[in-house]
Amino acid sequence: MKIFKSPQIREIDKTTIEQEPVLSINLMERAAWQLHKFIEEKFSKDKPITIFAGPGNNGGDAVALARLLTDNNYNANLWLLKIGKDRSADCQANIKRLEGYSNIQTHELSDNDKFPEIPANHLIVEGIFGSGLTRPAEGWPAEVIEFINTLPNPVMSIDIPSGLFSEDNRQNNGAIIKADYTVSFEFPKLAFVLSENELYVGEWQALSIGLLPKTINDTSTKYYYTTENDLPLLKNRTKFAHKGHFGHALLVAGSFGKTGAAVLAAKACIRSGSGLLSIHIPQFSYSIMQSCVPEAMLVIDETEQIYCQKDHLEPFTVVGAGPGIGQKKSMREALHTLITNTDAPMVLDADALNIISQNHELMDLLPKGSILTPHPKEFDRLTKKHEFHYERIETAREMAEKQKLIVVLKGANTAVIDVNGDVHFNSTGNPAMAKGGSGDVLTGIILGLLSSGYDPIDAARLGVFVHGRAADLALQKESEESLIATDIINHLGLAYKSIRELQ
Ligand SMILES: NC(=O)C1=CN([C@@H]2O[C@H](COP(=O)(O)OP(=O)(O)OC[C@H]3O[C@@H](n4cnc5c(N)ncnc54)[C@H](O)[C@@H]3O)[C@@H](O)[C@H]2O)[C@@H](O)CC1
Ligand SMILES: Nc1ncnc2c1ncn2[C@@H]1O[C@H](COP(=O)(O)OP(=O)(O)O)[C@@H](O)[C@H]1O
Ligand SMILES: [K+]
Repeated sequence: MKIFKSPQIREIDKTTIEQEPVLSINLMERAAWQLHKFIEEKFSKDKPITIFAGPGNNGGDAVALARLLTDNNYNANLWLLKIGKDRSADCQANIKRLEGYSNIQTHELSDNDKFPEIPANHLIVEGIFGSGLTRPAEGWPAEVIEFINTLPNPVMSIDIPSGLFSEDNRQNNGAIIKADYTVSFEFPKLAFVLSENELYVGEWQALSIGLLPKTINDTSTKYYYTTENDLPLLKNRTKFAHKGHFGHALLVAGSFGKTGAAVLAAKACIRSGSGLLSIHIPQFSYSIMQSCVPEAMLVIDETEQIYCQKDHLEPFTVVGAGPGIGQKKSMREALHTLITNTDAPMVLDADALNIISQNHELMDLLPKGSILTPHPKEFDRLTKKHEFHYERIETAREMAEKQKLIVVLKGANTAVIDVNGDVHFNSTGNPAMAKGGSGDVLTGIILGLLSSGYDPIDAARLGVFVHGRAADLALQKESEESLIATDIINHLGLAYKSIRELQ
């Protein structure tokens, strides 16, 4: 699914209006209809609803919604906010359509008025500002926003929380609605998938209002939201397939005290399609690895506790390195040699990334198409400190394009950034994954997919999706507290199956 910037959405609206053709007020009616359906699915008819409508088309959606709700026997209270001189034509037309609706309680609210008392059992729906926000919300509109934010009521925002810009909020010091639900149209906004906006956006959905598919296709973007409909196809094995068809992965992972990272990454790798897996381990962990991952072969280092011996890379088709390797000096040198001698795309995580951040020349030596999987702190170590995820994504895009690397910026809505700068935000996963070990599992999954023949970008996008899907499936049995990285591995089979069933 594409994520567009506001001016692009306005263009797509305009083209739909001209070419479908559909009157703009009817497009607004479709939007209001979707909002109404969302409310109907979530709240029963005895839920009273207080609606705030601003001056633009966001307000128009709100007014139209009040009418549809009333038609469907909801009890709607509508507050028309007096902001600026005029209301948009479609907003005015919808206010006019309320004539004769004696059962909608409609009130005007302006600067000098006292704020209304809103009983705690009401749902508040706010359509104060939408994507037409031109500057941070200040003055009286900001007071209305702050007033709503002080109330205990659940709040649903139309299209976007009022006061929030659709993309870049770095300079936004105005008031912003803290919504519980945000119901947007056709596409999510970039702001929804950025961690700094979590407090405002709440649970969001993007519902279709029938914008023209051809126009959507023809409009290019750098941002995508990956749902199960947008995934690369899973490969099927042929009848006479043998293990040699699915690559031989080398995994460099683990050190004294961090063998678990190697076990997790290795298990995830062999559960993600790799034909053969060899794990390069320090001597002490020989029996641990042999018993925990009997399917894998072991390359045993001459050193007791860490990785520091050069690998003979001939047999390996892909190389993954980093989980739990530590950062000792001799280890750094071994990693340097590994990177210098590897031609195929690598998967690099955790300590491998920390070592690269201290030895920046390694960056230029990485094979093109390699996949880096930093969490935000690791990424900031590699680059610079970022206050906003918006900015971090931009830096990651520059890095991916310049170095021809794939950057997997982990977190909720992990961003997978392609060598051309395209950003694919992931839609699966949950906060129960915020625990040590989850990242090691992801490294293994991506390595396994890469080994079995997927292009690096497909391996990364699919890997991130399946990792989150497996955790979502595991959470059906576990709780946010109890879910552990091993549960993610144990649900990989079901996760792959659930994707294959839809393809
Ligand atoms: N495809 C879509 O996404 C559709 C969008 N529609 C709705 O249309 C909205 C966009 O409508 P508009 O372009 O009219 O914009 P808005 O409704 O967001 O508001 C624009 C109005 O607010 C004023 N304003 C902006 N920032 C302000 C500030 N900080 N302080 C005071 N006043 C401010 C502007 O001067 C203008 O009068 C969307 O958010 C959505 O709700 C739907 O009606 C139909 C289809
Ligand atoms: N709140 C969250 N929602 C969705 N996914 C999450 C969340 N927190 C963490 N994750 C996922 O869990 C993994 C954690 O990786 P990482 O931070 O490297 O942890 P570790 O190295 O301890 O395993 C990442 O894939 C990340 O996307
Ligand atoms: K809004």
